[in-house]
Amino acid sequence: MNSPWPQRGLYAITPDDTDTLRLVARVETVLVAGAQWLQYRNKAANPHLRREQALALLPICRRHGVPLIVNDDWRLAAQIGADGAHLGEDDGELAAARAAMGDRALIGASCYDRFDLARAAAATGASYIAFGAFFASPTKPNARRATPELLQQSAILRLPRVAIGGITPDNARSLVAAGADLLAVISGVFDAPDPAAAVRAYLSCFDEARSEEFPNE
Ligand SMILES: Cc1ncc(COP(=O)(O)OP(=O)(O)O)c(N)n1
Ligand SMILES: Cc1ncsc1CCOP(=O)(O)O
Ligand SMILES: [Mg+2]
Repeated sequence: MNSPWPQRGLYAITPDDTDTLRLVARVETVLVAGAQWLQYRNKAANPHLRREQALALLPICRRHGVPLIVNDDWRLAAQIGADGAHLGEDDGELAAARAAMGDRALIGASCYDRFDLARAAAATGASYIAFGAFFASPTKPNARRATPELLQQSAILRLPRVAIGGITPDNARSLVAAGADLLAVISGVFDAPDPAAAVRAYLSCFDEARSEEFPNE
């Protein structure tokens, strides 16, 4: 199905900030700067705060035309009318999420370092497949590690490929060159001294990759 959302760019993921007003302000900065997708992820929040924060982020995402994807909890995503959910191996069945959220929902699947998981997710109706961590992640230091070849290999699945884990503006180009459509980033954006400048730096990696592909444009 054709998606109304951009299929390439920066997929910003929120940090564990328990101050809702501050989180909203930080996200606003990042969306104004041009991030294309937002995932609400907060491992430090209880269910009540998660609902409050996801609800607070929804109107900002709407205003910027950015999809809001809720991490881990497709039921919360469905309850608040978010645009999608991101599911890892411990986050329930993708098929159940798809059945409950409908065809238009953006439902992403963590595939870590495994092509077989990506193939299964594609067959079950995932909207995108996510691989990583590609580099040492300050947010999730023990995350499994993947290699860029997996991005190349999974082109055959014809779904947007998301790369995550320790991605900086300096190391992102290798992932875009290997086929990453979206760069999923937490600390490189939200812990940067100037988050708006960091967003622009990530986006420039796509421009450069495109001008290498099409040098005369
Ligand atoms: C875009 C994206 N990719 C991978 C993940 C990781 O999901 P998961 O393995 O469930 O780990 P947690 O994020 O829940 O710690 C993600 N959230 N987003
Ligand atoms: C959720 C997740 N899954 C693999 S690495 C990671 C964290 C990504 O955060 P950062 O961009 O700070 O490395
Ligand atoms: Mg998860």
